[in-house]
Amino acid sequence: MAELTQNEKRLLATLETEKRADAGHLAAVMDATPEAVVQWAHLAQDKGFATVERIVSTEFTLSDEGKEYAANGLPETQLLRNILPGTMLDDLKKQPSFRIGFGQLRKKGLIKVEGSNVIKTPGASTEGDEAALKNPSLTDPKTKELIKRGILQLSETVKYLIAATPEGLALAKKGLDLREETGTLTREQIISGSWKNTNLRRYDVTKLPKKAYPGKIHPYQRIIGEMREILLEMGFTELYGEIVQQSFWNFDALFQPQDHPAREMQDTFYLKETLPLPKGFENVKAMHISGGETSSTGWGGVWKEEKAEQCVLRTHTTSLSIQHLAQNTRPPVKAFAVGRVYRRETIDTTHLAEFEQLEGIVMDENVSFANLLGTLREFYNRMGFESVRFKPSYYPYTEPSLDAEVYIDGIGWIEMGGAGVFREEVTAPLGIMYPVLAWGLGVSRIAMLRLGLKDLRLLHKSDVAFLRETPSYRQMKGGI
Ligand SMILES: N[C@@H](Cc1ccccc1)C(=O)O
Repeated sequence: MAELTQNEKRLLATLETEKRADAGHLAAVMDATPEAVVQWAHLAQDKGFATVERIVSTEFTLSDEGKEYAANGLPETQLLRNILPGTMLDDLKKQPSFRIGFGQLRKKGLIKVEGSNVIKTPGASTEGDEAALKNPSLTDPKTKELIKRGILQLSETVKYLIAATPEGLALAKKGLDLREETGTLTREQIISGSWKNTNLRRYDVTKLPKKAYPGKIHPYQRIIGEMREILLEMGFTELYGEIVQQSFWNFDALFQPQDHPAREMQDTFYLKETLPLPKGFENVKAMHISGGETSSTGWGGVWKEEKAEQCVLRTHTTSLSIQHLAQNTRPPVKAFAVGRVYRRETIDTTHLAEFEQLEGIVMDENVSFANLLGTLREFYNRMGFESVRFKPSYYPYTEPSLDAEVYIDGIGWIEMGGAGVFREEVTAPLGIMYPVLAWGLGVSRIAMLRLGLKDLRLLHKSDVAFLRETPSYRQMKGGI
């Protein structure tokens, strides 16, 4: 038998004398609110000791307009009184009831207009409508019409009738312990033994405990961790690098012309600092001006060392890939980096001025464009995106270039990042003789899709509800 709480016991004891009663009345007797009484009654009902009846009664009231019509008749009734044989439309228009009444009479088919005369149809009467106004009924179409016209209003009142079941009454008759329950015993009560006379609150083992929110890894960090794990499993090594980069590595070494719009102040965060150019920068310079030793013609024009020396907050993690290649010109190279990048963006639900990229490169004797597509597909598949497709794109440092897209049910194809094979203009100045596959993917996109977020900013807010309700890694794998 389920335990009764103190309040449920009090309710049963009250019902023993009050019999079947309204929650409002019981509330007054028990010095409680009707809402609380209804709640206790429902709990007692679940345990089989009480019954709760919900009684909805409807009541019709007259609006201000309705009150006037109840006294003087509906506008159509008032107007109808004025229609006598030979009544002209123009006379009728002078009546105050004309505005509403005329339309109603026509709608009900009680009058006809013939030339400038208005004629009552035989037996025309509004008695039914007047009756509905005086004695409305829920099933009467005329009443419904008056409600629609705002003349009558319908209000509902809900009452709860509460009674004890025979089991509940039997329990109440046997006598219920109505003493205040004791939840905590004091030292004195224990020593003196007076605890024996207290009404100890029982444990309710059927009650769910308060939800606990244990500490866990931030959902965004968890997803980044998953990506890193996948790439490590695929045989990549991880790269790390500075956030502040020289323009030389962020742009020039990637064959991005010095007048490229992405290099402008409005797109990139520049710092006051400069750094001396690395050894061998002349090769990059020559490539920009004339194509160096290769068959390329370069970009032509001038190439300024001062521009290449300027420091920026890296605009992409490709600046790390290219430095890694410069230091590792022999195959094989298979590396990735996850890092924050910075661009002057207007912040909104899908754009931030600082965001994360997942960068990767593969350099080896025989790697091809097909390997690039295969690697990206494999990565997205392992991240849980089943459908992946590629479309041609453009980056100054790759040829061919592509953008990868994944398909999300209910959304469609979503662009996830860029990739390509590094151009000779990028690899030759570093002395690299083999193809380099490269990509830079959006990380927060993946997180947004995986977590079902509509606003990217949530990833960076300490929104406790979001953090609590987002399942942990273990919960995602089916644990608790
Ligand atoms: N750096 C590019 C992505 C990319 C990386 C490597 C090769 C091609 C494209 C971007 O930020 O969008």
